[in-house]
Amino acid sequence: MGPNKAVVLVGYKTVKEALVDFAHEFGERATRRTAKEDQQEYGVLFTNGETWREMRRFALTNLRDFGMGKKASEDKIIEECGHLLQRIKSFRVREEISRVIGARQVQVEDRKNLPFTDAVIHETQRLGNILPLSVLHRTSCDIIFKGHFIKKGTTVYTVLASVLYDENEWEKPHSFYPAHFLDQDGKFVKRDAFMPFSAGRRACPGEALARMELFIIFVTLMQHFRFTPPPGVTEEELDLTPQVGGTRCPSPHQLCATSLF
Ligand code: HEM
Repeated sequence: MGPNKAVVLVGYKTVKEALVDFAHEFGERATRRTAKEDQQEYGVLFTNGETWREMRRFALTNLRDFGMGKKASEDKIIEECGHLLQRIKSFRVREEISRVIGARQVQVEDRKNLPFTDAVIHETQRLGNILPLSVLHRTSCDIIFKGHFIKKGTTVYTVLASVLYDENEWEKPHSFYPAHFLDQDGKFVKRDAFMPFSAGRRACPGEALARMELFIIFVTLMQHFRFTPPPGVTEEELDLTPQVGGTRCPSPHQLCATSLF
């Protein structure tokens, strides 16, 4: 990339091997700063060494409360539910939600009884692929990986898009197919190649909070609204081509949210 050498890791097996089996070697964040400047920088995302270790420990300790469904944070998230819109084939989701929880306020514990809804959320995140290149890593020492010598300090791209769409891992990698996360009895199944939060040493510490928000906000919206294209537009005509930069998100578009109550 420009004047610097970079290594690009592609596919579930390779990305996982690097991030999990060689967690230390591939575990530094690529920055444009020197090691000394790194130490003076704050935060978690773009630091390394002792500063990063300390900030990450602090972040995880504080975020743990969110992920475990602590009442205060759950209630705050519930309060903010009115803002997000999603377009999916929603009939089966609404049927499951109304059968299992009806009109009462959804709780985190309801997730295990809503396998189809959970599968739809996972599939949306898989296909949505919002951080296709993750955040850049850097090797912390010289290493030999899969027979290749990689020098200390080399920038490493872990291409999460290639994991989330890996043709060896997913039955229909490029389609919206919630059955990726369901067994034959309709029970939810975890998939190893579901890696939108990355893995290993630098994996996203906000995962539990993000997953709780997605679940509560999505279920609440599905309970209260039916989403359709605006009048005169068919579903096929809605342009949902994502805008791609460092992140990948839907282009602005209009939807109708019709209140169900
Ligand atoms: C759907 C939502 C989210 C997705 C898909 C996501 C994904 C990611 C990914 C792919 C990384 C890079 C991991 C790596 O370098 O290997 C990351 C890092 C990070 N994320 Fe998230 N994230 C999400 C939400 C959040 C939230 C809600 C928070 C905080 C509350 C958060 C905090 C962070 C931090 C601090 C890092 C840097 C960790 C480090 O360098 O040690 N993220 N995230």
